Amino acid sequence: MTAPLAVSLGDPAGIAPEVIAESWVRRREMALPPFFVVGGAAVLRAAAATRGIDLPVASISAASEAASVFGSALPVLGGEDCAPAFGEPTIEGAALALHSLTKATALALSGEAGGVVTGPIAKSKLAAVGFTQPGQTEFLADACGLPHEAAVMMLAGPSLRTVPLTVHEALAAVPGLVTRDLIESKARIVARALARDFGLPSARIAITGLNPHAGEDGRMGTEDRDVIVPAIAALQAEGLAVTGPHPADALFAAHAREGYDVALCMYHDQALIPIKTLDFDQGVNVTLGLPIVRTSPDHGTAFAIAGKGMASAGAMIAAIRMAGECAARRAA
Ligand SMILES: NC(=O)c1ccc[n+]([C@@H]2O[C@H](COP(=O)([O-])OP(=O)(O)OC[C@H]3O[C@@H](n4cnc5c(N)ncnc54)[C@H](O)[C@@H]3O)[C@@H](O)[C@H]2O)c1
Ligand SMILES: N[C@H](C(=O)O)[C@H](O)COP(=O)(O)O
Repeated sequence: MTAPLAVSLGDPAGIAPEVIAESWVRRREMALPPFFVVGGAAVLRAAAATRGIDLPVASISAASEAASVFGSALPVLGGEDCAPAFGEPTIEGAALALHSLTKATALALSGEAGGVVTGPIAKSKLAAVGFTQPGQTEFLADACGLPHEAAVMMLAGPSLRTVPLTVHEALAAVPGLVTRDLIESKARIVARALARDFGLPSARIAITGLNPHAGEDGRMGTEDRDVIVPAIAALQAEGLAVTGPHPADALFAAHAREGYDVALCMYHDQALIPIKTLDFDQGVNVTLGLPIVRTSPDHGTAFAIAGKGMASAGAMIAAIRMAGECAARRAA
């Protein structure tokens, strides 16, 4: 039996607390593994109330206490909290979010938690309280003592899996960042992680081109021919099931998706638009290549709908379930 999952609260002014609360309410129906939240008991209760849920919360002082109370109450570790203010992010709330993320990650690293499921944060708001990374993926890389490139973002849903090669980068910077080294190292991490965490020992990786029509033999850009093609040849020579470069526009059609297990895309929106279009309510952001399991719902803080009973808990439920499955595979 794996240790309970640590869930970080996310920005308390966003939708994370309400979708966490609803995930706990639906724990049996959705067969979710035991989890606990770090901090924010009052916020969670208030968020649940906005959805008509009278949430029982059990205060715990160690992760090991979570499983025994999980059946009857949502376990919350630690007394850190803030005044509920849905839709109105505050410095106090950002500090709570950062504490929750930091502690949940530490518990996963120590093995007291089976993995970490992160609630969404607004990076710009957390920057004001000392969050220096571009995103939570890079925060986790730092916490694990790894270079940022070693923590690989994958978005996974029922319809497809995608990995952005470059992530939170300005579009103008992307062509210069698409290198053979980066493609080869990320593809290797993806192949290893899909085997270890997803039970896919020979994952088929489709690599996109950067330019329209994957460059059309150099007539519409040269990166596809000069950088991506040699990287693919090198990976194939190592025995990886890699194909491409595929023109990205047609790669996400239903018939094309049958031909691969994961698409390695050149930039953020090339990877995230298809999955958020097809699987928004069940999309999971999972970090590959870490010594710990980390997942997150694919959506953000959605401040505009927080506390209005409109947010779907589907992606949070999928993130908790996927973290449990990955942790169980690692423990087997
Ligand atoms: N994992 C994360 O921490 C994460 C992920 C994405 C975005 N963000 C952050 O969130 C903030 C807002 O980003 P954004 O507006 O681009 O994305 P968003 O996902 O917060 O919102 C996009 C749209 O989807 C809707 N939406 C989001 N989640 C929903 C849900 N569960 N149910 C129903 N509707 C939902 C929103 O109302 C909005 O219309 C930004 O600061 C961004 O950095 C964080
Ligand atoms: N790029 C992600 C998305 O749009 O869903 C997101 O910003 C989350 O990234 P982190 O998990 O690194 O915070």
